[in-house]
Amino acid sequence: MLNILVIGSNGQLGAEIRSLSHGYPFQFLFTTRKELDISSLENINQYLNAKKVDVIINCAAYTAVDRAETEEEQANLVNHLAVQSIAKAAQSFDIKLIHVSTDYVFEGIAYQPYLEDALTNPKNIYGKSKAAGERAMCNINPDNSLIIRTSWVYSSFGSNFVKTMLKLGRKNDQLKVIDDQIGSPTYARDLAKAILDILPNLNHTGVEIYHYTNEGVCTWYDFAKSIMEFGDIDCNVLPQLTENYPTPAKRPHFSVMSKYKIKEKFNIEIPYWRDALKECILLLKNEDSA
Ligand SMILES: NC(=O)C1=CN([C@@H]2O[C@H](COP(=O)(O)OP(=O)(O)OC[C@H]3O[C@@H](n4cnc5c(N)ncnc54)[C@H](OP(=O)(O)O)[C@@H]3O)[C@@H](O)[C@H]2O)C=CC1
Ligand SMILES: Cc1cn([C@H]2C[C@H](O)[C@@H](COP(=O)(O)OP(=O)(O)O[C@H]3O[C@@H](C)C(=O)[C@@H](O)[C@H]3O)O2)c(=O)[nH]c1=O
Repeated sequence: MLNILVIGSNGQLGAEIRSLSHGYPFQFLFTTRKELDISSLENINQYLNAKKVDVIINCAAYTAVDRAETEEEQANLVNHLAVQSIAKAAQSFDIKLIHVSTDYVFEGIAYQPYLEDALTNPKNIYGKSKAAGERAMCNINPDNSLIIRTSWVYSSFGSNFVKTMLKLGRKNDQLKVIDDQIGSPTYARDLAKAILDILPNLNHTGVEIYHYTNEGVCTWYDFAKSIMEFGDIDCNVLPQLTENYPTPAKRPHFSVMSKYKIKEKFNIEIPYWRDALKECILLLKNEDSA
């Protein structure tokens, strides 16, 4: 039976993997920052010396996009240097590594979905730190390893845009939301399932990059409108230009990513973003009324 170590298991993706784990014939080890702080190679090596691990799924990251603009060192430590350490450890212990990255590695000036080998050129510190993590992992190149880029992730666990909009929508009559940044939302549960479904089938040398988001595209404004619709919230969402909604970090205007590679290689079907969103909000409503 495969022994799978899920690092960062208190985050959105990590928590979804944990909640799906019972349906899979694998042995799981889940660590939070308390059990395994990835900011030191020594911690990682010590942990891997003590446990038998076949696959690492790295769900840990520094994800505070605006805060990263003033905490560059911290973002770089977790999203770049720690990934380098995990990749080195994966190579020396002969472990498959599944690492997760982001659409924010792209500049966002494309006019068609980004392919996996498209040039990266991040606009903000978070994106730069994630791109540096990707490069470090590719340089070390542990066998049977994946980088899965995803985008606009939400879940019933943790904090995210969906929960923020539900909260703000219940408190305000109207909200201004950016309508000139285009991307694809991703329900962390769908991504978690895809990762668990494909991991027994990894059989290649070095690192491969794949993209996974829910199907379809939208703006943050469209996303917010759908959140109000499925949340039964009477809040007027007003479209807003990026230039009229200043934030510390710049974000790409277009970060839609092509998913044909992962669909064809692993023969998976990906849910449409509105169907996935409806499912997550239904779960949140049931939790509220429980
Ligand atoms: N959220 C999003 O919209 C998107 C996320 N991604 C990527 O997907 C992956 C999963 O993201 P998501 O689940 O949303 O992230 P979350 O922010 O929900 O969770 C990240 C987890 O990483 C943990 N962590 C941070 N630093 C360390 C450390 N030094 N050692 C151990 N654990 C640490 C955090 O622990 P603690 O709670 O203690 O801080 C937290 O539990 C990440 O790689 C992210 O970059 C990609 C695209 C979109
Ligand atoms: C709260 C709010 C945000 N916005 C805008 C700001 C921003 O452009 C967009 C999303 O804002 P957020 O700060 O919630 O999301 P952000 O932190 O940019 O989300 C990103 O997180 C990282 C981790 C990723 O990897 C990305 O894929 C992406 O999901 O919505 C509004 O227009 N109105 C609002 O009321």
